[in-house]
Amino acid sequence: MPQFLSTTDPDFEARFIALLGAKREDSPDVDHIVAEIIADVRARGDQAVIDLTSRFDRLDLTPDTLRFTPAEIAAECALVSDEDRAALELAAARIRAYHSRQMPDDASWTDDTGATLGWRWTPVSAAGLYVPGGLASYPSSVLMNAIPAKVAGVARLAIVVPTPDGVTNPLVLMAAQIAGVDEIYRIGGAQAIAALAYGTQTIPPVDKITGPGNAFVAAAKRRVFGKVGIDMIAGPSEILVIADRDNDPDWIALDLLSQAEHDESAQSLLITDDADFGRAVAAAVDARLQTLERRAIAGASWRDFGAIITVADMDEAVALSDRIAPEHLELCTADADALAGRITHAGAIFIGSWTPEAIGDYIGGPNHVLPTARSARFSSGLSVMDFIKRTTLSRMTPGALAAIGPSAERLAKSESLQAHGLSVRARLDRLNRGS
Ligand SMILES: NC(=O)c1ccc[n+]([C@@H]2O[C@H](COP(=O)([O-])OP(=O)(O)OC[C@H]3O[C@@H](n4cnc5c(N)ncnc54)[C@H](O)[C@@H]3O)[C@@H](O)[C@H]2O)c1
Ligand SMILES: N[C@H](CO)Cc1c[nH]c[nH+]1
Ligand SMILES: [Zn+2]
Repeated sequence: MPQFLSTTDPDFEARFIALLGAKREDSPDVDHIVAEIIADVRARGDQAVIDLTSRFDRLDLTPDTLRFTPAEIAAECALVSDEDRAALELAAARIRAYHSRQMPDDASWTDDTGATLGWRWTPVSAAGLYVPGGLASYPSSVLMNAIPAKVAGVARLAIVVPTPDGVTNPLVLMAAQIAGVDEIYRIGGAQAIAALAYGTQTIPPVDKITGPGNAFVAAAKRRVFGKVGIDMIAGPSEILVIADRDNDPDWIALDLLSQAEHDESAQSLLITDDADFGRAVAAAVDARLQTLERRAIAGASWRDFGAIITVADMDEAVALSDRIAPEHLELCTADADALAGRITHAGAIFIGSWTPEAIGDYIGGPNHVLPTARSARFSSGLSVMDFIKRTTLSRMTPGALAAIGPSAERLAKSESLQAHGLSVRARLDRLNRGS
């Protein structure tokens, strides 16, 4: 059973705060292990990666077999059914179309002093994408990470994916092909992150690393940040559904379970203005849990972190939603469009009862790599912006320098930075001499 809360409960505020702060991640002390792995890869390169892959993934590699060959990729892709391939291609086309619209424009203008100012955007040269191995090896996440990079214009895109016992997920390789990935390495964990960040004899370093992974991967991304850019440290999935009574409880139950089945630490919340509807959804979740393949995971998530909150009206729902700042927010209410306009903090909003969150995970178009753990208050999901950077441009004329240079000189003096001031003064003096 999930928790049942009502804003009329005398202890509501305390229980709501406890719900927001529920510790949903096991954080074993992995940092010292990861520090040693990174140091080993920096010192020994390929051989460290090979030794660690043998130890953790039970796979014996050589420098020549770290990377999938084109023939190996083709053989794996041949195992993918036409139907799966078509679904991946449709998803890729929609994700590409959506992200193409995110590319920002360069800008340039001349102000009233005659100074020309502006900026331009350029892609990172090389990016690395971590794809988790095993059960959590999602082809959809390959598309969601790789396509924005390619739309941004990243010239070299490498994937690392562990293949425990040599087992590969053909759909991951197919997704990588469709997305235009350039290199695929059969390595994982902290050693793969270190190889991407620092490079080895056979793996050239990248500039930016994105993608989810387990605690070792997350700790390694934190440690290499600064040497390379990283996207974010993704936490367990979350969904908040705001629904009124005019919904099918079974639909809402399945939407809640769709994120609960990701992880025992996932969090699924329902806010409704009708307590009876909330109870009907809880019953529907229980019924669905009987037959769900991942019922052990989904059941644990729903029991430990799920909640149904009854509010007096949708004004209260909006206020609570913004305090939760959910990764995914589904709005299944009479005027869902108007409600969406009132939400300030959410990673992704799904508007209306015909928009299950699962559409966004696969095929809608927007990215499914989204801020978790309330970080939607200050951050956004993965986009082309993660793979480009902005360079500012300035061009002075003699007139512009004469107009604004003296103030720069004055500010330099106030900071006791003499050469700064003199570099402006030398030019102003030339102007004053008229030669
Ligand atoms: N948020 C998302 O969108 C999303 C999507 C997919 C997966 N995930 C997450 O990715 C993770 C996948 O985890 P996984 O473990 O299956 O795959 P993984 O690829 O993240 O990790 C596997 C690697 O971990 C390393 N490792 C394992 N045990 C180790 C140890 N004792 N010491 C040092 N290194 C060790 C090994 O190198 C191994 O190759 C899960 O936490 C899942 O929640 C998140
Ligand atoms: N919902 C996950 C992110 O929170 C992404 C995902 C991948 N596959 C299915 N879902
Ligand atoms: Zn999902």
